Amino acid sequence: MQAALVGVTGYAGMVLYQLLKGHPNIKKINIYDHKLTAPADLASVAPVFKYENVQVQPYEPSQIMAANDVVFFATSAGVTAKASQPFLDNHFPVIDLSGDLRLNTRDQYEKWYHKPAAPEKSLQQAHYGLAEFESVKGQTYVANPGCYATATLLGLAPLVQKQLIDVNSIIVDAKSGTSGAGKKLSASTHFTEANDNLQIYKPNQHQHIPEIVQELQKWDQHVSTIQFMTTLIPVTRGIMSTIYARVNAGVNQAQLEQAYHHSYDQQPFVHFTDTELPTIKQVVGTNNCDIGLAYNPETKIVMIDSVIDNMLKGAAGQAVQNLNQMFDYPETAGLALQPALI
Ligand SMILES: NC(=O)C1=CN([C@@H]2O[C@H](COP(=O)(O)OP(=O)(O)OC[C@H]3O[C@@H](n4cnc5c(N)ncnc54)[C@H](OP(=O)(O)O)[C@@H]3O)[C@@H](O)[C@H]2O)C=CC1
Ligand SMILES: CC(=O)N[C@@H](CCC(=O)OP(=O)(O)O)C(=O)O
Repeated sequence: MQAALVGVTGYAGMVLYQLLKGHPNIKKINIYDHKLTAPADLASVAPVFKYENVQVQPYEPSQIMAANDVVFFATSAGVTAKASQPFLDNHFPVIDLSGDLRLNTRDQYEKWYHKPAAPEKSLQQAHYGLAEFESVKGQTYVANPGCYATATLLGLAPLVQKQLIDVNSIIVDAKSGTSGAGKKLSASTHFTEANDNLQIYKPNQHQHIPEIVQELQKWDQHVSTIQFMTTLIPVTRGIMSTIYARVNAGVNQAQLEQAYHHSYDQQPFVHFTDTELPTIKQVVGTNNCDIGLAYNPETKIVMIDSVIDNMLKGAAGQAVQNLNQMFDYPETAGLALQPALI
């Protein structure tokens, strides 16, 4: 197949381009850039790829659809809200890494993203692609989940689906490396602020809150909201979502562990590590989500530690996993990755 990529100049787009180059079912990657008016060398738009002899084309939806079998958008919030319609109208396969079509209603998007939403019709045509629980086989528009949402939902799924916790007691303390903020410099991601520091940001205002709640409600309609905090930590890649919830009466540690084994033992990318609590470093460089737990029988609180690489399982890796589901390729195609270890 031929795959189109929009957003190669961004962090997620760069990582995605590297994954697509190693994908056994992709014969050619065609790159499109919104700033070009004529073809240009990739090195001129993304100097990190200076050794690649590849041309980038100006962004033009009709040409993308004529020359490709699928398009990936690794673009800033607000881009596909405007750009998705011609692809949807033509039932052309799209994998969208942004949050623009993840939420079901325009109101929710505008409230949390502070931008104009995609048309209602487009939101209804998009399919949320949390790969382990929402197969996108046969879908044409995939809204790839957010990074924090992925780590948090995978951490919570067995507990919520099997009704092991009080769903209105959920508290999430999530931490991310600076690459999650994208390539644009800001006061908080500036080296002097980010290094040797921890910064809580977007308290009770993070745009992944409605995304997580929307998905949890599919599993248990009693979920009303969650308490969710995000902290910027001085690492480049990685997310740790630390989740706390009160277990339901009569639930014990063995039942909690069994629920995770049941959900994930057959999954190639999600590993339940029991009471061994995973670290960010063990997943960075892979499409894995490692999950461990610690249950306190005194307080009846379970703590879940869910870690991912925000650029891979949280973005480009899950996008490739969704491509594999969409086109019926092996789930792990192009994703045989190893952690850096040190
Ligand atoms: N970084 C992460 O860990 C994760 C990111 N995401 C989401 O993925 C998307 C990309 O993220 P990230 O790579 O970090 O962001 P970056 O800011 O690093 O990159 C954004 C990309 O979008 C392009 N772009 C901006 N405006 C337009 C436009 N009008 N038309 C077409 N392309 C445009 C930029 O091109 P140029 O610079 O040339 O203008 C750049 O290639 C975002 O929506 C983000 O929220 C999702 C999960 C995790
Ligand atoms: C560290 C950091 O700033 N991370 C970003 C990650 C979210 C993101 O990528 O946004 P969407 O997936 O919703 O588009 C943030 O917290 O906003």
